[in-house]
Amino acid sequence: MSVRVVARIRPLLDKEADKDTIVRADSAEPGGPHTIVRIPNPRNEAEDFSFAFNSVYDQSTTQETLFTSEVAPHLKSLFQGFDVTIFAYGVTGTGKTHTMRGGLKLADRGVIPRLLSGVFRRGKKITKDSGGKTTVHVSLSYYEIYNDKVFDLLEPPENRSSLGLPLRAEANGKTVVAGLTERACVDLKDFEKMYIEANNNRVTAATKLNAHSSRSHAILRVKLTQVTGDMVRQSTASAIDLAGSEDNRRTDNGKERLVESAAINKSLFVLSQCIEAISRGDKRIPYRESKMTRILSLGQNNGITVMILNLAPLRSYHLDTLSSLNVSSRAKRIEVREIENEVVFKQVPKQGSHSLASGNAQRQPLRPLANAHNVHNVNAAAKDKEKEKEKDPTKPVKAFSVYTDKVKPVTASLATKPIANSSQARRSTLSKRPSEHEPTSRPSKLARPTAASLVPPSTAAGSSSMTVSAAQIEAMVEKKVSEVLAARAAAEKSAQQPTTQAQPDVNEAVQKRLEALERRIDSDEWRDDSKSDGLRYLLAARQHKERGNDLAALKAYEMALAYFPGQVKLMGKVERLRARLGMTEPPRSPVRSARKKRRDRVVDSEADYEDAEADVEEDDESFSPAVLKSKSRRRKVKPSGTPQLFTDDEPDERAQKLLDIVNSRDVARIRGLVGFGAKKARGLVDYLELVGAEEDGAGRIESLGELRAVPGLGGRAVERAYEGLMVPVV
Ligand SMILES: Nc1ncnc2c1ncn2[C@@H]1O[C@H](COP(=O)(O)OP(=O)(O)OP(=O)(O)O)[C@@H](O)[C@H]1O
Repeated sequence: MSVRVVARIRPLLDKEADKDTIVRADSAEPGGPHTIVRIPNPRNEAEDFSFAFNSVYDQSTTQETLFTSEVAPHLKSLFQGFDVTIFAYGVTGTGKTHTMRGGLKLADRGVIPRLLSGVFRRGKKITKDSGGKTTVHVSLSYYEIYNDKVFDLLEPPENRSSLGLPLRAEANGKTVVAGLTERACVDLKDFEKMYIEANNNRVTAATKLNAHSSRSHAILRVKLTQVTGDMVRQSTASAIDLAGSEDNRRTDNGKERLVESAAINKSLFVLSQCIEAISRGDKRIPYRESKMTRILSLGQNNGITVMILNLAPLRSYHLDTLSSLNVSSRAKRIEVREIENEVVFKQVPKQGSHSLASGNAQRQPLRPLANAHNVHNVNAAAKDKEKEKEKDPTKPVKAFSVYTDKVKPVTASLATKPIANSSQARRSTLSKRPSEHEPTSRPSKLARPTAASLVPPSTAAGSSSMTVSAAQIEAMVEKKVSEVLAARAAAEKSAQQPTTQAQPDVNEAVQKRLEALERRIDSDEWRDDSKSDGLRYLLAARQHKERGNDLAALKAYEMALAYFPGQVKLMGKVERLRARLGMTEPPRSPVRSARKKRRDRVVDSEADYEDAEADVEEDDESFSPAVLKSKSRRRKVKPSGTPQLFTDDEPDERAQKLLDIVNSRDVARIRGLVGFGAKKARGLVDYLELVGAEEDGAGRIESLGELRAVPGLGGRAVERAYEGLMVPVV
């Protein structure tokens, strides 16, 4: 089943004029339901572009209608064990928060409060219909991704660690937030109180385009646990209000807003790249390039996904609207596996096992079900279905399998019934974890090891360091990093309070690796990574251009411009593309804007503005060869013990040798330079290829100053490579 993509066009606001309306909902056939969005071609207003969606809601659509048509039908699936994800996507000010959260009046309530209302209502009915045998338990977690950091919205801002919460990849490949609060929620009133408080913790600010603009992506997870007897089923509804993309030529954003905006735009750009890569069938999907895409895992998570594309009907949004229509119409092609979560059985806690209150209960359980979002054991389910099929090929395969620790299959009729829960449910499954104190306990079948990896429990602990694979070490390290970061966050939170939680032992190799990783987390290497973002945008722009998608190419070039402001060639491309797209009257052309900024730099002494410019200058300097030629902008680097490297003078013999190696574009030779690993070498060659393609094959680096400016390198790297070359210095 594909992602369901629906579009919603918001009504005009008070100050907006009817004559500026350019976006319309339409039907594929006369009298049919609206499934098409029409918008004029910016190059030729007489011609319309049409984008087809699963459904299109026009300006008159009420909150009630949208919920009843797009969300309510999935409540049943949620209770059947499917995970449901609903997310709002669109440009700033198009109505995402209105759609997801809505207003306080009953009629204005958005998808989220209505969803919770539906969950409680249905839960009560199930309990009643089962004569109390089935209980339904709801718990919430709510967090935001602000400037690519994850913050718990159920905790007050003063408890936040500036580092944010770490993400952790589970063994099954799913991404979860480590150390997130999960609160039980008993009824709608309880929810509303929690939700209103949490929303006050969310970062919003007034921008020129929206008086209450969300500056973060907000993710609400509603975990449903149904328990009947010893059977437990969990499923999760995720409601996501993404921040909106912003065209900063229209926002007049100051420094803080600009930083936020860059983070928002980057994550949305990565999302669009993911959508494009999935719809093209690429093997590599760039999920990992932003936290939002890692968490959203579009196309990776099972269950049901609905994307609500919010649109403003206005001409002033023309290009942005086209861009988001392009992205979302591709999202329709994303296939999602519609697989429900498996039922597991509670186990009576054994003597000596850990209770929830103990330290171990805080850890991520080994079993996939216990606390992950959108977690399914697809392989286990598939294998079981295969086995059943082998036994009797005529027998239809069950929709899902049920396991007990006694390996007692449960009848399909019992298993398919929705099952209730209690807050103890999770505790019970948690207590099933095999632990050091419980050597005879048996892992759940869901997580049962393969025969090859089976080790007698008594020897397992002692020999673990010998049997773990590289992937397992990776997982252990990542887990440990998450734990350390979570512990650090907790320590910051409780200020002076010392951390009492003991860290579990790890072997020496893992510990060393961990320390190296921690150093890396704090080091400047991340800055280098972020610099290469600009390069990614350029690459993406080129790909779009080659495919003839000028609009997407323009967007990508504009994004790149944020990393390389003042790059004359880049600005020229943006101008030409805008002209080709018929955007004769841009609100403020990037070239003019950049020129104005440069002029302003001289005349405008306003501190904020200067600060913002200074930040921009940093990146500016680190890319543009054109800019590097301007001596006034050049960073003065005087390496100790080496001649003045970054001058316009003729390169000395050693510098020339270094440049020859670099210009050879031979990854193996470049890797031989001191301080150049495979990643840096490949990045450099990619850059040269790209610049070469942009400049009709030239793309040579002529000086160490230019080399230093390559994204991902920097002065220190060049110095080290230079110093490491075995050429006698005259
Ligand atoms: N369907 C609608 N009916 C009435 N008003 C709406 C509707 N959609 C949006 N609005 C109004 O439009 C304005 C902008 O909406 P909203 O804040 O939800 O946008 P947004 O897409 O979440 O923006 P941002 O990305 O900046 O947070 C608000 O004043 C909101 O009340």
